[in-house]
Amino acid sequence: MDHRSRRNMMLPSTPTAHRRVSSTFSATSHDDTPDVSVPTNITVSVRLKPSLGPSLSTSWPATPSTISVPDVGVFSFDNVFGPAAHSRDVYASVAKRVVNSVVEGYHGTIFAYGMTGTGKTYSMQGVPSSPGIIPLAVSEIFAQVSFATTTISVSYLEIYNERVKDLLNPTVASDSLKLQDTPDGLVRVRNLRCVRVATSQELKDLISHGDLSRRTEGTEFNSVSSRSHAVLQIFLEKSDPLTRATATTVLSLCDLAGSERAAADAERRKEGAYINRSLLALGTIIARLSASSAAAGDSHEHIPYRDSKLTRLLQHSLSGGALVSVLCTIDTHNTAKQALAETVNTLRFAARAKNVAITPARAITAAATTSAAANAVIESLRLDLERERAETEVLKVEISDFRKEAYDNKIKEQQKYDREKRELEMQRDALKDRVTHLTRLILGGGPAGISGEKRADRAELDKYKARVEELERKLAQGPMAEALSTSSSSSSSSTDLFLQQKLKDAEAEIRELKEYLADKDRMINALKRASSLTTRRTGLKETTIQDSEEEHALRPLLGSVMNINTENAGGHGETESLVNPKLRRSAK
Ligand SMILES: Nc1ncnc2c1ncn2[C@@H]1O[C@H](COP(=O)(O)OP(=O)(O)OP(=O)(O)O)[C@@H](O)[C@H]1O
Repeated sequence: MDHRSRRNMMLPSTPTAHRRVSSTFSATSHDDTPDVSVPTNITVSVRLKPSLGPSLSTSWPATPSTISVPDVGVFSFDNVFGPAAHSRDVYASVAKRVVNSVVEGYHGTIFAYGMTGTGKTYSMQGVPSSPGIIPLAVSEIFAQVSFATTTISVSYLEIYNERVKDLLNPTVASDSLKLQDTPDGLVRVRNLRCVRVATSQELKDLISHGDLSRRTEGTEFNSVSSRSHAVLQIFLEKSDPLTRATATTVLSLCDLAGSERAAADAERRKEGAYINRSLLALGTIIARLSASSAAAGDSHEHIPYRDSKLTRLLQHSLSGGALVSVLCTIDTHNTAKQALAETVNTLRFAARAKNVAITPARAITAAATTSAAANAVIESLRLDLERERAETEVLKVEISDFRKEAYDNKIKEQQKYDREKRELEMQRDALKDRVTHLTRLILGGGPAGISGEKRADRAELDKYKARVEELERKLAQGPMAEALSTSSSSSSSSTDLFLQQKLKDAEAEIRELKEYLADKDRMINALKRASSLTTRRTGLKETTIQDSEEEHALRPLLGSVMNINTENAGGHGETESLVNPKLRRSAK
């Protein structure tokens, strides 16, 4: 059973002939997402207070959308809740759509209007066993918003005797709390404390804390009558993850002070005067807006929002900036003449409010622009991606060309190196042949008449030595050195492995040549020493060799070598042992 059928069962069902008061009433959609393209009436609901004790009943017949007042007429509303209606059902019909719209990006305002003691605070706040619109809205908001993109903050004020009091910061001077327009078209209170909250419980605790500062007094109809208008505002600041733009929507929940005609107490009379003044201003504005809507909208008509702080604060909502839902509470059990008149006044106010047509604009256009912005960002990212893909292709080709060029260069270097190596090997072989030849000459010629040849041989040996050194230098600085550096930087490629192998071969070759040169040095030194020994042993006159010291050393060389070889018939004399084994092999 839905809440409407349940309400129906609880309402008196005495059908009578009625005069429809709200003739321009149009059914309001209960979809959660409002259609902003067409004007929508303010949602108006009436809640009948149950009898809390033995009392007379006015027996005003009611249906889920009408209430009939004898001799007055039938009032038609979006919802009429019978005395047994549950607060959750009231919330579902009165508040849920507005709350959802605030989450969706609209401003929303819900206010309770009615005579004192008729159940405004009960409907807005409820009791622990039956929470009212405010706690249910808080839970709904926290269940729906995405905390990745939304922050929630709250302010809570009351307007008492036309002065604003900050219920979350009660000590702040009322004079400093001024109403002012904001660039986004809202009216906000300067210096009002606005507290950021992270959980629904945190927000509910703040409200409870603020309620302690609310002005209540005992009145004829309510022992704890709220003598002020209480306005709780919940701000949802949404940030767009793509554009990082922020926009704020606000849900205003107003528990208005109770209207009453007269009070015996002077203080109550003064309060009542202020309350009535602001409610009168609200009623006047509603009447003007209603008439304006009936006349298809006269935007030039002056609407006196500034006549009271309440209407000034609600200006943005009442002028079409928010989805508005009004809950009017009545007590049909209060049969006092004055109370009945007040109840009819409440119904008339509600009927006028029902006629007000508004076209709330989405406060957060970001939701709409977000998709456009998102599309633009996506398109730009797509183009970037395409550009980068094209650049990557170019780079791939360049890298491939570079690799090919590097490979070609390596091959060329390798070929050059191979050529030089071959040349070097040929020179080395020639040098070996030449050294072998010289050695043979030195070992096989007689002492006389060969000094000139030996000098030439020695000079030739020196020349070869210089040439080999030069080749060594070239090998160390040339292609091999380059090959060394390139191979170490990319040792993984097969080309590099090949070059490394070649490099190793070249290094081995150089080592061999160095050893060979060292042998040459050792051999020459040995020959020098042998020559000096022979000179001492044969007693040859030094005058026969008068040229250079070199000549002096070479002249006895042959004799000494011959002597040594003669003495060591096995051919293992000092000179022989100092000759490079390779050389020895080639000499054989
Ligand atoms: N629907 C209801 N069901 C049960 N009790 C109710 C209902 N409506 C009101 N009451 C009770 O009636 C009393 C007065 O209600 P409430 O304080 O909400 O009136 P009010 O309209 O806010 O009055 P005021 O304008 O003087 O502050 C409270 O004790 C409240 O619990």
